[in-house]
Amino acid sequence: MHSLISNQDEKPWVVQKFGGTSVGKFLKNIANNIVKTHLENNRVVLVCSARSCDTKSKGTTNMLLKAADESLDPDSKEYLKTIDEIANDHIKGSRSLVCNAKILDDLEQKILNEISELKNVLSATQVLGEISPRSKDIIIGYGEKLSCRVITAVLNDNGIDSEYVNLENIIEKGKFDRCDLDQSFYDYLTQVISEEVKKCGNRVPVVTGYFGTVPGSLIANIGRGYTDLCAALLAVGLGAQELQIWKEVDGIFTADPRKVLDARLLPIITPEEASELTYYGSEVIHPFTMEQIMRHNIPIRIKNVMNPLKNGTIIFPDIIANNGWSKDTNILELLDQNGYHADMSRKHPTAVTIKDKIIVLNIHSNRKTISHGFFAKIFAALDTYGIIVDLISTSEVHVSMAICANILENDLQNAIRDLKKLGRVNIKSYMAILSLVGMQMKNMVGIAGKMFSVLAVANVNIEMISQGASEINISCVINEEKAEIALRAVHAHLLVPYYVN
Ligand SMILES: Nc1ncnc2c1ncn2[C@@H]1O[C@H](COP(=O)(O)OP(=O)(O)O)[C@@H](O)[C@H]1O
Ligand SMILES: N[C@@H](CC(=O)OP(=O)(O)O)C(=O)O
Repeated sequence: MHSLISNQDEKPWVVQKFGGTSVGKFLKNIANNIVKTHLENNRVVLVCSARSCDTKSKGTTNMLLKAADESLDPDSKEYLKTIDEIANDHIKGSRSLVCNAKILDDLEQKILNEISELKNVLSATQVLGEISPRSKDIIIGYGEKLSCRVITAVLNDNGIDSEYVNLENIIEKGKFDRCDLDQSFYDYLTQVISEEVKKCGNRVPVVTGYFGTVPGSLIANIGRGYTDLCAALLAVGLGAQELQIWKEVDGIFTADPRKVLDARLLPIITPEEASELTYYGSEVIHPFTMEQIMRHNIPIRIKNVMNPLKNGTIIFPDIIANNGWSKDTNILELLDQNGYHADMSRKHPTAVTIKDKIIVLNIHSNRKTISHGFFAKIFAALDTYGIIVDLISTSEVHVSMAICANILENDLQNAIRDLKKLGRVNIKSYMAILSLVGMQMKNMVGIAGKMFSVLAVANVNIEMISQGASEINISCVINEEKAEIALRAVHAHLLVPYYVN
């Protein structure tokens, strides 16, 4: 449960997570309009990602992954050029942001030290001619180390007494090498990360969202966006009043606001809904974040760095609402302002989302092979090639699966070869998953029928249908070229104005 503050003199913690593009573009604003304001009523800790001055795809983490690949060519020095680009970006950024000559000098020296260490790591991978998942983790960690060095200096330069906290060695060596990532690992991380942060005393800690080499690789087991998870673990460890995820969007909308112009901002949403939306294309927050936060009932607030005074979206565990938790009047006020009853009952779905770049794999069993092992063999084949199934729909002899097209062609072809031993296989590419999400949908008779009628009227053909066991998500697979038409049609007809409750 959310911990009570025993010492009344001590302000409650707020954990603020800033993504790569936010720290790349809005650092002065973050220091002066966000951190300073929150310091009036809270103890603040920042958890930050690697810098991206333009888009995430052109950001430091991607450049580091590119350099790592380039270092595998024994005859090329291309990786050194890529690293120099990263160095120049950080030095140039620092010079435009830090005024105090001493702070700037010190920062530049630290950046150059990190860069020379990174070059040593990559020259070692070039000699070895291979990169282990562990080395790849170490390489991407430089992104967060560099960005947090810059952020700490900018905060200090703007009169906020802050301290750099590097989590790269936070996991005790050898302790988890042979274990899977399970809750005991996350509990351990929660404890060691918060202990490390508390060492900063009254200074504002600036924590690297990178937390070291995790069992079986950070990229493979947690994936990009791991900084959200780090912030969640820290919020749990500190018993924070709130975890704030700062983005360049006002919060979570009823649909992607880039695609549906009249999408509405959702003032409040449950973690279950947020998880479904995130998994099915609205990538506002890393899905593992919700799981940790939900276990401890800490609210997450999504806010906009460009619009800090707006309330944003609160991801609010149902259980708090049901128990009438009243420690934070802001939350209850927010509920009131938006016409919410404490049980958050809604008479319509919450949001609609699209996940594109989907392939549908259809396997039609040749009746002779049908047996209890049919499904087991299908999943074994997919597991061998690391293929993740997003949706599945089955009959006794037919299985349709929607999988993400973002896999290696070789892996797909090998999986198809194995699956062909079980029956006829055909694939459909250029598909998309459309998902309608809402906590109250399990009580809405006829909602699936309405969704499919809306799609029929919009002339959208449905390839496959699936409803999750949680009953808060109805999904179907459609042609990718119809995805936006379908999204707008479902939004227009099923996402009725928000305050009708
Ligand atoms: N339902 C949704 N609500 C809000 N944003 C959404 C939704 N679905 C997709 N998005 C998109 O997710 C993006 C997340 O915000 P942004 O701050 O740009 O991400 P990041 O910091 O991860 O680069 C936005 O560009 C927005 O268009
Ligand atoms: N730098 C990492 C970690 C991260 O969390 O990024 P962001 O917060 O910008 O999504 C990545 O790009 O995956």
